[in-house]
Amino acid sequence: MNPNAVHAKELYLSDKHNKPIGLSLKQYIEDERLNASQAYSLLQQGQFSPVSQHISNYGINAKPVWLSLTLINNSQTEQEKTIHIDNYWLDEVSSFWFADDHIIHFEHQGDLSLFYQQESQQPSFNLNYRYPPGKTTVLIRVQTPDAMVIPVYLFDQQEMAKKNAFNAYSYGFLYGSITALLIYNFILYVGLRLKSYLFYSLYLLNFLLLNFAYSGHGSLWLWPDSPIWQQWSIPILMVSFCTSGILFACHFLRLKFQLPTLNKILKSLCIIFPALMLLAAVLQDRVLGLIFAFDLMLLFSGLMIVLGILSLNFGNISARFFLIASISSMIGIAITCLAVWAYIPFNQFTYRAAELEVFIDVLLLALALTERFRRVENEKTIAEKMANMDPLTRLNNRRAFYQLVEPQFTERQVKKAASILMVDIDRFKSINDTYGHNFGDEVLVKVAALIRDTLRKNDILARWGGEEFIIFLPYTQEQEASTLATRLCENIAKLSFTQSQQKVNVTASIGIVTSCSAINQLPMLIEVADKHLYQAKRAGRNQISAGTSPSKERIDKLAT
Ligand SMILES: Nc1nc2c(ncn2[C@@H]2O[C@H](COP(=O)(O)OP(=O)(O)OP(=O)(O)O)[C@@H](O)[C@H]2O)c(=O)[nH]1
Repeated sequence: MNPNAVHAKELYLSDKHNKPIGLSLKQYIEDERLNASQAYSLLQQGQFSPVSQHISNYGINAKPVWLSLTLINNSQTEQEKTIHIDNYWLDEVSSFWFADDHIIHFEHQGDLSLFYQQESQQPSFNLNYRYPPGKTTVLIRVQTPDAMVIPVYLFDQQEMAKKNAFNAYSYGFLYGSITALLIYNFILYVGLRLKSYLFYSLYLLNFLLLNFAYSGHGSLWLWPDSPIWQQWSIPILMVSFCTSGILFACHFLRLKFQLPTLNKILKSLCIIFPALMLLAAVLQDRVLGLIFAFDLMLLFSGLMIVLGILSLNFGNISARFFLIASISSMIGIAITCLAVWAYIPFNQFTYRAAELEVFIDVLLLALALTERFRRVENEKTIAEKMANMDPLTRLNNRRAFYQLVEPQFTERQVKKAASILMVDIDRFKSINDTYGHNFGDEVLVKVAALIRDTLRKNDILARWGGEEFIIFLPYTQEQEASTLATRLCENIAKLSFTQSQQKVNVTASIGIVTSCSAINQLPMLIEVADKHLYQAKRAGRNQISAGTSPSKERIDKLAT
């Protein structure tokens, strides 16, 4: 059986054709420019060969190709159908309808024909025609140096409307969400001045523009009067998309610190490839430009995965999301390529997988940025906490004490009376000298914990320095403060330590002061509490000393 009989069969307009109709096409690769009549006689002479794929693919910089299609209208009336070519970047699409060996209609569309899209308001090639009863042969000439993939569908009005609605909704969703993300991240950059957000915004902008260019929406809405830019926009935007992606990766993964040599190489790539693209543009060699762009795109997809793995190995937690995001876009690009090359079924989902996966990649990168932001904030909070904390006892330090107490030390507070206790472990030097510094540390930690556990929720405790602690007791009269101090003295004395099988006990002395109209400033209170502590020490230690707001003379006396 002739294999050609399987392929290139005539199509009946009355049938439904949901899939690409490649197997019903015949093709002829043009060596010298042919006109429609010459191509038609070659078809009649059997010079056209059947297409063996659902979607024919001729690669980059292919010769122009003629496709033929025979359509049968076996009804008595005209039937309207649309030959839909689902590729938006073809330079020229010229179509000729033949009946009874005569041209009955023709159309020219493509990047080079200005305004063709404005008529249909669709960025695709839609060849509408009302087919008379009988047989019609359609010849389509396609020319482009870009990837010449030609997915051909035969739709009726309803199917075409369904396809257009799907495209309108899905592109609307894609462009809407990417634009929102772009604006949000750019605002974050303006507010935070973090370069990762700037490069991420640029990456999003380039993704958006590149998608506009190859989906045809750019020439429909943004640059309708610039066919030359439409032709160059795809390779140029591919390069700027990859370049901004590389710059984002360098900043986001902090390669400057982790992999400085690789960082330099990547930054050189961001100069070399745009320069090569400029050279191709100056030479007006679009094929060269496309080769540079596709090479960089391939390099970029692989590179992002390698960078993610390397950075993860260096312990960069943020690289997790980055790696998943890169793998996602790599899978998408692979699915689209396989679909376009007809290794897997070609449909809306496989053809637009790259778009979908790059969209997921973009969302994951946004997540990575927020996760990094949260981590930096946490680190900052921890650093701030550490700056206010005594590392040995984990109590507030002197700085934190002032920060916490000063705002509370208001007039009202003073009037209602607040007390301050200065606690100092007795003869701590000799404890250190006898049992060692480590044992001294253990004593400090245990005494600190005991004091903390004895206090109320709103009391403020801090390590004042060495073996000295300070306690701020809001709304506490001298009587209550003294009771607390006595209890503390007793409990500290009850603490028992063991060192070299020897039982060791420690005691503490406490100076107490309560605010009043004469002593109403925090430094004054601290000073008087200190004097009382001195008094307790002089009186024999392991005791408290309090005074009803000693006068200046008494303070001076205490000090002597
Ligand atoms: N183990 C340990 N010792 C400390 C620390 N900070 C200060 N010291 C020691 O605490 C001791 C304080 O000694 P002094 O100021 O002479 O006071 P004291 O021996 O307690 O005598 P009195 O206060 O008069 O009862 C010094 O020997 C310091 O080296 C610390 O964080 N850990």
